[in-house]
Amino acid sequence: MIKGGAEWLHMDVMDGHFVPNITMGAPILTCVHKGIPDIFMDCHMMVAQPEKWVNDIADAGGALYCFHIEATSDPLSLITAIHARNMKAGVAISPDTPSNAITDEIGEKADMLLVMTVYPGRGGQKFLERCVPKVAELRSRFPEKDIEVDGGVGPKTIDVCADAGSNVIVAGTAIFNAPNAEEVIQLLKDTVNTAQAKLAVK
Ligand SMILES: O=C(CO)[C@H](O)[C@H](O)COP(=O)(O)O
Repeated sequence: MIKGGAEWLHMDVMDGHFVPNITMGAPILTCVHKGIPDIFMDCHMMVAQPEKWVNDIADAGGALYCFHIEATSDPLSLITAIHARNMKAGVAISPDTPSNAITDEIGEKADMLLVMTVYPGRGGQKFLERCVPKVAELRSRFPEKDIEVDGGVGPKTIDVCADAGSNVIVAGTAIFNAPNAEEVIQLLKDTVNTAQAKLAVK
């Protein structure tokens, strides 16, 4: 994942809700944190009850706790709980969730907004371009927030994401399958940085 020039590590945390039979949680994060203590762990909580795991993820070294708005009835209290554990709070929307599910109050209180460009669960899916207008809509309401895109993002799809205003990019397949991963990472970073510079002068 790329945010400006800094390196983040996007960790998918799952309880079997979004993808049956796949679980991955705090014990794995703890191991990663031990191995690379300085990495910023952005934890994407693809779980049914995001309220349940805030303490576990904070104890495991999570730096950002991103929950799905579809999975909670009280996003504002959840953001308060995440901040109380000194983590940044992210709010994710799945492809079928409109961007106005993130109200002005929620968006202002969150640190990052995540627009999923695939259905949550698996890497290697096709990028859903119909989700991109949601990035632009959120960017117009929240000019200062981090806006992340996740799913099918790579050299062929980065332009529309960056032009819409996304500044945090999750890329799995595009990097892991590339003959030269560093080149792809650099291209993604350069595209985002160029688009952000253009948006800043508008
Ligand atoms: O959260 C995810 C799916 O839920 C993955 O992080 C995401 O899809 C990245 O993988 P790829 O770049 O291969 O699409």
